[in-house]
Amino acid sequence: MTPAPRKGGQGRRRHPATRRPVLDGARLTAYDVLDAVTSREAFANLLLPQLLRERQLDPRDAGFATQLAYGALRAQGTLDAILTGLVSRPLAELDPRVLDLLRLGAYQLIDLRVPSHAAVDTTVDLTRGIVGTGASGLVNAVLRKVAAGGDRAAWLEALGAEGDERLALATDHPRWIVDAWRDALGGDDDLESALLADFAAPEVHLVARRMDRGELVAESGGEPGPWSPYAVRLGGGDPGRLASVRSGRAAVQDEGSQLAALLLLRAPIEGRETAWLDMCAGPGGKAGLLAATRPEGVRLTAADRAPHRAELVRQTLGDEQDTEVLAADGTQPPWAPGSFDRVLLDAPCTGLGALRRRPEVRWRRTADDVAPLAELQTRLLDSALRSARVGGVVAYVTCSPHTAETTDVVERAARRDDVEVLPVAPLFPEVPDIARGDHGQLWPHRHGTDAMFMALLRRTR
Ligand SMILES: C[S@@+](CC[C@H](N)C(=O)[O-])C[C@H]1O[C@@H](n2cnc3c(N)ncnc32)[C@H](O)[C@@H]1O
Repeated sequence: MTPAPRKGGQGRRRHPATRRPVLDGARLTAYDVLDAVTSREAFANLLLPQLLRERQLDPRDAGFATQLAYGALRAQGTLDAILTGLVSRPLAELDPRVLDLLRLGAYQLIDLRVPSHAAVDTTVDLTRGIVGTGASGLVNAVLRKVAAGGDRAAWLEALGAEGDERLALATDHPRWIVDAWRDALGGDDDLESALLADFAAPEVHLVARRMDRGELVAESGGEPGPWSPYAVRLGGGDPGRLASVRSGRAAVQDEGSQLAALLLLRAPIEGRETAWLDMCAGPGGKAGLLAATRPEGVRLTAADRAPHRAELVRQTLGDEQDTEVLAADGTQPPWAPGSFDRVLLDAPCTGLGALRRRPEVRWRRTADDVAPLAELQTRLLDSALRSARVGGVVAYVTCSPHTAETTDVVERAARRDDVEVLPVAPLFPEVPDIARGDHGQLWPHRHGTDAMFMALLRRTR
């Protein structure tokens, strides 16, 4: 005879406090991304795809996990402004895991309008499973207050922020970036559009490096990019599945980065050319395009200070003939002055031009990061100009529109008596609104690319 099941469930009953709840896959994955960003400075755009692959979430859950992780990271400033008024201690004194859980729950309430019982209960379950029962009471109480305050618009009203403060909270940027964007745009005209463009998930752009672009369009199902003759824009899907990407004939590369490499290619120059330099080349995106498009007989030297980045360039360049990869500091180069006809300086920078794909960077970077980078950029540009021969050109590029990293650096270099600045816009007649004075500036809201800055300088003597 089979024993009757015990009343109240099977087997030994466990105390509810020690029971590990079944955690929601999408929300747990989003939490794990927030936690890795907070505790070990992980990059969400690198970690999330890896977690989605490992955990094999179905497409709906993967989409929700992405929306949650990216959204909560991006909205951190607004979420923290709300939470600050609801928690009795300074947020910095909370267990960082609890703070991330509060952000995750609050984001669902104010931006996604997830029904409050679902947002609160699932976050409380997560808290119990991750931190313990003790913390779940606090999370429950605070999130109920967030829910009672309404959506983001209602919360912005309640916070009473005005002017730039409100713009910053409404568009999920720290104040100093709002100021920097206004400065770079030269006014308020499309400041809000520029800031809002950092909300959009960027399209994936491919570069047809060693193949015909039409072939890549056919293989990927994408559309030809509007500006770079090598670009294909993908509506969706995983580019890693494409045979041409796996073989290195094509690669993922923002169309703005392609234009930066094209600037070097298109720069007018006199005399025979034999040698080009990519001075800060890692991981090799632009070097890969330069190697594939340079005229025959031109040797490409690609350098990066970090040996592991130089190794990535080696992998990118693969079996390209007449290339050389060096682990070298561009400020103290091993090559002789005047060695190169064309020099690309894609300088290390704050990366503020790629906020769409790196949602956490706006909160990780601070205004204090800019000055040391500008100082390094100035030294690198000086060295790049010394590396170019008389009549040769230097393309100075940053993935940041910040004035201190862009026009200010070029202005300092242009004070040298052996340098002239060349206008960029005439080299890109097909790209509207690219001119920033003599220089070039791409913007997500205008061009659908990262906010790349480009300047061109010539050694005159
Ligand atoms: C913006 S990234 C370059 C991206 C690259 N051009 C591409 O398209 O893939 C800047 C690079 O500069 C390198 N770097 C930083 N300081 C440097 C220095 N003093 N000399 C040479 N490279 C440096 C960094 O390691 C980093 O790989």
